[in-house]
Amino acid sequence: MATQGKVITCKAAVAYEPNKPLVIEDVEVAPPQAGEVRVQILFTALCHTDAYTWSGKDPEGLFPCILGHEAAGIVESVGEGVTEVQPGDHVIPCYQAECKECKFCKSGKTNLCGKIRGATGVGVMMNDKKSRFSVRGTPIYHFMGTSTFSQYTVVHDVSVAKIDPKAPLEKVCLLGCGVPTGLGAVWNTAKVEAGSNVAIFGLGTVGLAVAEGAKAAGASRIIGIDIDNRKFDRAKDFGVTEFVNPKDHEKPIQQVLVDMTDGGVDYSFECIGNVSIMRAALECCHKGWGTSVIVGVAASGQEIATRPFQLVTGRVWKGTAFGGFKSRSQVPQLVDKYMNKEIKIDEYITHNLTLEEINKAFDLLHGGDCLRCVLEV
Ligand SMILES: NC(=O)c1ccc[n+]([C@@H]2O[C@H](COP(=O)([O-])OP(=O)(O)OC[C@H]3O[C@@H](n4cnc5c(N)ncnc54)[C@H](O)[C@@H]3O)[C@@H](O)[C@H]2O)c1
Ligand SMILES: N[C@@H](CCC(=O)N[C@@H](CSCO)C(=O)NCC(=O)O)C(=O)O
Ligand SMILES: [Zn+2]
Ligand SMILES: [Zn+2]
Repeated sequence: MATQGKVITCKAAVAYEPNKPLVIEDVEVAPPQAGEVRVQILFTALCHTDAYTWSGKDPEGLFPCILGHEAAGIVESVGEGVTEVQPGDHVIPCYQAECKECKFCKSGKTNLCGKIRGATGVGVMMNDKKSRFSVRGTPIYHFMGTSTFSQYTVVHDVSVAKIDPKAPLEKVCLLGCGVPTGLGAVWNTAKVEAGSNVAIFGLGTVGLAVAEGAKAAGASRIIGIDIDNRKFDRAKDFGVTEFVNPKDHEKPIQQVLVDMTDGGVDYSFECIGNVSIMRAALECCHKGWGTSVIVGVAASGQEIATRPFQLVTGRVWKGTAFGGFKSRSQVPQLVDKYMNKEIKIDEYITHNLTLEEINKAFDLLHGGDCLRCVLEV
């Protein structure tokens, strides 16, 4: 390919400072080094975690950076030693890597991978601890090892999932984060059984994907909790059977749910990122076995609390990253499930814009009407 081994100058949205509009810049993207892959990003969606880091509340947030972690594209070139993908392959960049060799990957107990996490947490590539992005000579940090708000990005080879080339990239980009997170929270982390009662706090993309996963698992009651009544109609299509707005009740929401379910739900999921709701989600679980899964990302400095008695009496508190899916092995399987119409994606896409319109897309994300906005890059 004509660009192989050369610096590519392309458009990218740069976050220079927290909460300041992103700037579309001509960014220089260096060629991939050993163990790296340069990807042409064709479509990227926005996730609330991008907004969270942009807000300045992420302790790992570094500026200037290129955000974005829910995308799909085509491999442009690969660095030395890369064997599992080649130019032309269709891929989804994965913020959660899978090296298959580190002690996390080998444990069989987690989808977290330790190989490159140290580098991605500080916005650089592992090989030389430097960034592959620059603007007029100034380095721009990577984000989550993906940085998909760019026409080209460089990722570690352990962070790309090769997918079916027939899959529509403008849809399957969503399999980079929110949808797998919700489905996997149910299937892999909680392991919800048929007949269970489930409570979902927060009916955004992640909460709706939890509902979809719970319905597929055969849950009998799926109770959606949100402070925005507009969320309910849509939530029914994803499997939510009952809706509760905490604003309609004087009692604490955990008590409302305990009363509704003869002592508490079997499983609850916090899909907001609010530590008081995380407490409520735990405390609405049934004594003896109720399990609560934290999915939402809370701001720097926030801590969770409950009476230890809640755990002594059998409730279980868990968390999930990327729904417990092993990225490189399982994202291609999720793509196949979508192609076989076993999971939804289209229904989560409420808006389509272009990379140039990214600031408008962030406004939409905060507006309450938007689930996922897909940008054509
Ligand atoms: N753990 C992971 O791997 C992972 C992956 C993706 C996203 N996330 C996190 O999951 C969370 C949800 O993401 P999303 O994209 O669905 O967000 P979202 O903003 O679309 O959805 C949140 C929902 O919560 C509702 N809400 C807000 N405050 C509430 C309250 N006090 N009580 C009840 N409902 C309330 C909102 O009305 C909204 O419908 C975010 O914190 C995001 O960062 C985590
Ligand atoms: N940097 C943040 C942590 C943010 C966080 O928890 N990220 C989730 C994914 S959110 C995707 O939208 C995650 O998977 N974390 C595991 C990991 O990052 O390895 C902070 O420090 O608060
Ligand atoms: Zn995300
Ligand atoms: Zn690993």
